[in-house]
Amino acid sequence: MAVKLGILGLGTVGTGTVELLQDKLGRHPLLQEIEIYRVGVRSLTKHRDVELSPEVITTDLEAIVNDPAVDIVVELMGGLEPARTLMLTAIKNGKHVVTANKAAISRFGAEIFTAANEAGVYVMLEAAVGGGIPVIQPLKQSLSVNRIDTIIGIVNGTTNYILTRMQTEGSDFDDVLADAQKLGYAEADPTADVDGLDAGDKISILASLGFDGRINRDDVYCEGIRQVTKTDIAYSAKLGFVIKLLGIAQHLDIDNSQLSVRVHPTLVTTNHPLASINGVYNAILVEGQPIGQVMLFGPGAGAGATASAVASDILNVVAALKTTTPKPNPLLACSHQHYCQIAPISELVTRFYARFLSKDQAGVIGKLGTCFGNYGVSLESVVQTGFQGELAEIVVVTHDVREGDFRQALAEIQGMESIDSIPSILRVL
Ligand SMILES: NC(=O)C1=CN([C@@H]2O[C@H](COP(=O)(O)OP(=O)(O)OC[C@H]3O[C@@H](n4cnc5c(N)ncnc54)[C@H](OP(=O)(O)O)[C@@H]3O)[C@@H](O)[C@H]2O)C=CC1
Ligand SMILES: N[C@@H](CC=O)C(=O)O
Ligand code: NA
Repeated sequence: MAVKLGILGLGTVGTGTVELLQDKLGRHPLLQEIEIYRVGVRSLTKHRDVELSPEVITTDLEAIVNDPAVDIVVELMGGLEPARTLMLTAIKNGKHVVTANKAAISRFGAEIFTAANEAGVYVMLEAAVGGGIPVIQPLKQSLSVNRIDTIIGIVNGTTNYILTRMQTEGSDFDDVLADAQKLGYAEADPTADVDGLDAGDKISILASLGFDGRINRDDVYCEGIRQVTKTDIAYSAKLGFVIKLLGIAQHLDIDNSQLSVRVHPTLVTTNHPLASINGVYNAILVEGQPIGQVMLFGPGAGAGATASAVASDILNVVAALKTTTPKPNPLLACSHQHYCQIAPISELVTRFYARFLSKDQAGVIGKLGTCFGNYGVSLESVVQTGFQGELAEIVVVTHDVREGDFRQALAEIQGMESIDSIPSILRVL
C-alpha cells in the first residue's frame, strides 16, 4: 500500500516537492511507494505550476491532519501558527511530520519533539537548515560520535545573495532583496532574513543537535545585515576581509558549561573556507573531536534544492515505515531533555572592526587609543582612510576583547567632543 502524504502548503517549497515527487524516473525506487494524497492551500483559485487533481487540493488543513488515511504530514506552509497546532494535531493522531519550518521548530521544538516521542512518530527537518544541504542528518548520525567544539555557518541564502551582489557589483541593498524575493529565496516576510532572525532559528537548531541539548531561542543574539554598507564592504576588502552573515555556536568557557550562540555580520579573512561561499549558497563548518573540520556546502534556498531535503526526509520515514522496529530509531528521533546554558553576548570574546567619523582635529587617533587602552582593548590596526565631507574616517580592527569591555569603551568614545559618530561596528572571525 502506498504511503499517503498530506502536504500543507504549495508555495515555493511545496511546488518544488510535488514536482520532484511526480517525476520519479532515475530517483530512489522507494519514491514509487509515495502518494500525494492531499495538499492544503489558502487559495483554491491561485494558479499552480504543478498539476494535481481537484480532489487532492483543499483549503481545509485541519481535515488533512485529522484524516486517518494520511501517514505523513509534510508541513511547508511556514509561520508559527497555525503550523504549530497543525503539526501537534498530526502528531497526536500518530502521523509522522516532515517540516521545513525552522521558525516553528526553533521556538516550539521542545513541545513538538516531546509530543512526537510520546506518540512514537518522527519529526524530520532536513529542509529547515541549509536548504538542500544535508546537515541535520549528518549531525544526528554520521558526526554524532564526535565532540563538537564549533559550528559556524552561512545559513541564510537571501542575505548571502545580497552581500555577494553588494560586494561584486556594488549593487544597492533594496534592489538585490527584490531579486532574492523573485527567485523564491526570501521568507514571506523578508525581515526574518535581513534581520538575522531566520539564521538565528537555524543556528539554534544546529546548536541543539551539535551540543546535545535544547536551546532557548530567546537567548540567541541576532543581528542582521541592515547596517552593512558598501563603504564597509570596500574597507573590509582593503583590509583583506569579506563580510558574511554568520551563525556561530561554540563553547564559551574552558569547562564547556556555557555556549555562545549568535548571528551577526562578520569580517572573514579572504583565505577562510567560508569567505568564498557566494550567492544563495550556504556552508556549515563543523569542528569536532576527533574528526577535525568538516564543511557542508550547497544551495541554501530555492524550490528544487529545498525539495531535495524534504523528499529525502519523506524517504527516510517511508523506509522506517517499511521496517517493523518496536521503538523509534534514536538516530532519526530527538531525545533532548535539558536546556543548554547560553552566555549573554557581552561575554563573547572576539575581534572587532569599527568605523568612526571624527572632526579633523590633531590627536584624535591618540585619544581613541588611550580610551581603548583604559578598557583593555588592544588594537591590531588603525587606519585613517579618507574623508566624508568635513569628517575624517578612521577604521580600527581590535585584537580579541570581551564584548562588554569593548562596548564600554565605545560608549565613552561616543561622548568625545572630537567624535561625530560610529557608523559601523562589526565582529571579526
Ligand atoms: N523558500 C525557500 O527557499 C525555503 C523555505 N523554507 C521554509 O519552507 C516553508 C515554506 O516556504 P515557501 O514555500 O517559501 O513559502 P510560500 O509563501 O511560497 O508558500 C507557503 C504556502 O503555504 C500556504 N499557506 C500559508 N499559510 C496558510 C494557511 N494559513 N492556510 C492554508 N495555506 C497556507 C500558501 O497557500 P497559497 O499558495 O494558497 O497562498 C502557500 O501555498 C517555510 O517554513 C520556509 O521557512 C525552508 C528552506 C528554503
Ligand atoms: N529565506 C531562507 C530560505 C531557506 O531557508 C534563506 O534565504 O535562507
Ligand atoms: Na538541509
